[in-house]
Amino acid sequence: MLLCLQNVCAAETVEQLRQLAGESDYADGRKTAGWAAREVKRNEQVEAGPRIDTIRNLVRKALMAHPLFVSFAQPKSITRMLVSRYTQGMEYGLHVDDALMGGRRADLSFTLFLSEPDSYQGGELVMESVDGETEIKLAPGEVVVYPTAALHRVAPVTSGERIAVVGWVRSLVRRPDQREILFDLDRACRALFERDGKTAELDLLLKSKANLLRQWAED
Ligand SMILES: O=C(O)CCC(=O)C(=O)O
Ligand SMILES: [Fe+2]
Repeated sequence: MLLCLQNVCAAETVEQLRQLAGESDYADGRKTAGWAAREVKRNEQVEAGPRIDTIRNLVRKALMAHPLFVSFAQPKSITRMLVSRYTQGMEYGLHVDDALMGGRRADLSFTLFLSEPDSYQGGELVMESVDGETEIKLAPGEVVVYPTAALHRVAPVTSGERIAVVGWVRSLVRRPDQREILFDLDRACRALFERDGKTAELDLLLKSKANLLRQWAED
């Protein structure tokens, strides 16, 4: 299951992120890819330094303050974040992300789009599944969160420039099916609260959700 999130960053934050990314120095993205992904990775990434530290802090803060992200991902930590740039002719062919990053399990991957979608051609994030391909290209400040277990690629950019922040989340809940149950219950509880207020039935559902999280969370 993948989730697209709107309004993760306020317009001023998007502007600040774009400015920081624009002023940064970039290096060949192959440095951070595993041995197989390196074969198909053609992009550039921001080098270590104060700018990327600021970018990471801004994005971490925005994501952790987004109720839908927290409910969907049950994040324990954001294990890695990179800023990547694709200019004309660049792409990231089909690959799977590393299961462990810095010794921490990666459960979910995300992309925060920073470039206006019509300012570049191509550059869709393409998810592969048994049902076929899903193409994702979002507006600046929007985020897609998807299972790190999935094969995916970034389609070739044929003109313009695509800048994005990509990152990985270690979840408190390892199993995607369990995360999905918690996410569904959370959304149902919130909708019931909106409709009927804090009823006895809502309390029972909230109790079950909390007890399932207690069973499944690895803190
Ligand atoms: O830029 C994206 O949307 C995803 C990039 C990616 O797959 C990666 O960096 O591993
Ligand atoms: Fe990837």
